[in-house]
This record gives sequence, C-alpha cells and structure tokens, in this order.
Amino acid sequence: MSLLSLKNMKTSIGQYHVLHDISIEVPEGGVFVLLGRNGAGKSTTLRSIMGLWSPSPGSVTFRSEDLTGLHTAEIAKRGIAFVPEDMGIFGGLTVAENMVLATADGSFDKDRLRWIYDLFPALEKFWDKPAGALSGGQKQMLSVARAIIEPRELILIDEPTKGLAPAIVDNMAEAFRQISDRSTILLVEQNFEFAKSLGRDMAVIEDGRIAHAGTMADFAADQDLQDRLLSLSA
Ligand SMILES: Nc1ncnc2c1ncn2[C@@H]1O[C@H](COP(=O)(O)OP(=O)(O)OP(=O)(O)O)[C@@H](O)[C@H]1O
Repeated sequence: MSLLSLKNMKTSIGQYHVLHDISIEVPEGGVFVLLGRNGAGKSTTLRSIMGLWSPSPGSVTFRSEDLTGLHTAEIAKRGIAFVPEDMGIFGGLTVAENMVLATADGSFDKDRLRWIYDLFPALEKFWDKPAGALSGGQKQMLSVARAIIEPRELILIDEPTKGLAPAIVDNMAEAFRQISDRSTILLVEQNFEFAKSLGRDMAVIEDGRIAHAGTMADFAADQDLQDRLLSLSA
C-alpha cells in the first residue's frame, strides 16, 4: 500500500484552474521525484497536499487516512513536513532560534541534532549567527534541517537545488540519501541530474495533469520521453 495517495486532485487558485487531474501513488521509503516544466503545477501539488491550497474534488490519503480538507497544522501533526521553495526561514533569527521554532516543545533530541550537524556541518558552525547572514546553500540546509528536527514520515521538498553551487548540490544529494533512510521524500526538482541520482519512482506533471509515472531508471533511459516532457523547446 502507498504511503501517500493523491486521487484526481484538482486545485483552483482564485479563478485559475491550476491542477486538472493529479493522481500519484508514493510508496514508503526512498525518494519520489516530481518533474515538469516551469508552471506545470509541481509547487501547487505540494501545497495542496499540505492543505495550503484546497484540492477539490479529489482526495489526499496518507497511511489510509483521508487528509482532504484538514488544516495545515493537522496535516503536519500526521508526520508530514514541507520545505517550501522560498525556504520559509526567519532571517532575523539565529540558526538556533530557527531550529527551536521548528520543534514541537522547544527542546532538541541530542542524537537527532548531532545527526543534523553531521549532515550539514555549516549549521553547527553558524549556530548562533543570524540566518539572514548565511549563504544561499546554508539557508537551504537550514530549511531542510528544520523539516527533520522532529521525526517525520514524509518530507515534501520544493526545488532545493535552485541557484546552488555544484559542491553544495553534491552535499545536498548526500544528505537527502541519508534522510531518505529514515523518511520518505517527495521531491520537486528541475535539476534532472540531481533528481536522477536520488529518485526511485517518479512522475511528470504537464499542464496540471500527470503526463507520465514510472521508475526513474526507465525514465532516465528514455531520452525521447525526457525530450518530450521536459525540454524547453518541445
Ligand atoms: N498564487 C497564485 N495565483 C495565481 N496563479 C498561480 C498562483 N500560484 C501559482 N499559480 C499558477 O499556477 C501554475 C502552476 O504553478 P506552480 O508554481 O505550481 O508550477 P511549478 O510546476 O511549481 O513551476 P515552477 O517550477 O516555475 O515553480 C502557474 O501557471 C502559475 O502561474
């Protein structure tokens, strides 16, 4: 059975019909990648899962529970975290304060914090520095760290490598591999090489609909399909 199941999800933002028909089965464990051109509806899909937009009709089922219509805080309490494209960190607060705000009761599990420091050493180094003074890559690390400071079953991550230097992207890929040993990751990504190195299963969104779903290995081997669904000129 799938960990997360989206069935015929349709989302409108104001008068715009953005998602027309999204059905995805995300299995438990590993990284599931959502691909698609700019404006296809990837971020809207993640936001709809989190209850930040209301999908209607259609359904979002997580571990057999229907989440459709629940408030975002209730959805988060089920064990789902969201790393938004704009990272959602507080620039005026220190790294430590950003992390405290991401905990349930203001305290850290020491082993978990150690694990996070090992994933992202820069966060330990700049623990007492304002988050706004971090580099772009370090801010992204903080954003991911906030999502994993509590145990989560599913982490939705929106374009984490956007604008990052190659060395930071490599660090991020290694971190995601380790995180996906503990939690399932649903990753929206434009960097196909990064997505390919992590994804086991995948789907492509095109104009608010699922245009393809399958294994990453099969998709990566099919250049024609990649050209048709991802290339800018197609
Ligand atoms: N707040 C909004 N108001 C109106 N339209 C919106 C809003 N947010 C998104 N859209 C529209 O919905 C469509 C899908 O946007 P979405 O951000 O989900 O795409 P995406 O696949 O994540 O693309 P990108 O890679 O550019 O972020 C786009 O046409 C976008 O203009």
